[in-house]
Amino acid sequence: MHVQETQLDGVVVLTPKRFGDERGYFSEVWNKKTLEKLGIVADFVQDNHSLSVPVGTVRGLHFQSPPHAQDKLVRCGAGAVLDVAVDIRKSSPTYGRWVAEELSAENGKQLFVPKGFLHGFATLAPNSELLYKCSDVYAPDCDGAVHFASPSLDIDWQLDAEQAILSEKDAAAIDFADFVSPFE
Ligand SMILES: Cc1cn([C@H]2C[C@H](O)[C@@H](COP(=O)(O)OP(=O)(O)O[C@H]3O[C@@H](C)C(=O)[C@@H](O)[C@H]3O)O2)c(=O)[nH]c1=O
Repeated sequence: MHVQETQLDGVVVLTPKRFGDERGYFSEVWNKKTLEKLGIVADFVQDNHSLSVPVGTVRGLHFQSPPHAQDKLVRCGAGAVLDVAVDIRKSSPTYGRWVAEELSAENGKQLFVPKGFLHGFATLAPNSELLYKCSDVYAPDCDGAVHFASPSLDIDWQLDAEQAILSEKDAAAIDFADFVSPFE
């Protein structure tokens, strides 16, 4: 397992080892004990899988509020995405800052996004599939979204924001400047 810290405390890029042979490869994509040895303790209870057909699809920026906040372990099973985490811990010295990492089926990278962060991604290839583990179940009453192109976040999504393909919910999401974080 290759481990790369990011500029945001708690957000980590993980690259599990792949054992290649003439058939292809084998890889442990999640092993609770391996992560715990790295100090990543998360009690995953739900696995999600989304397919985004067009390039330039953006999903996010999303979070669930306490008591249903979620740690997420995100990877790309097909295609490629730019995966983004934004720090929304009010007491954090990096509040409002973001990190982005390209996750692809080819590079096998994963992003661990803890509670207290917004999460979203933009697809860089057609038919991109995102697979992620969550540490709490879906709780629609706690579900929230911030607009991905909020000017104060100034995230480089590597796309023309006006052409992004969004859900109605994400298109109507509030600007980060008007967002009150539920995370201390
Ligand atoms: C997130 C979620 C959605 N749904 C339903 C609600 C809705 O009818 C449909 C589509 O939901 P959404 O449009 O919110 O899906 P999507 O925009 O893909 O939402 C996801 O985005 C990424 C960035 C995340 O980080 C996830 O946690 C999640 O918020 O699926 C569930 O049943 N369970 C879930 O866990």
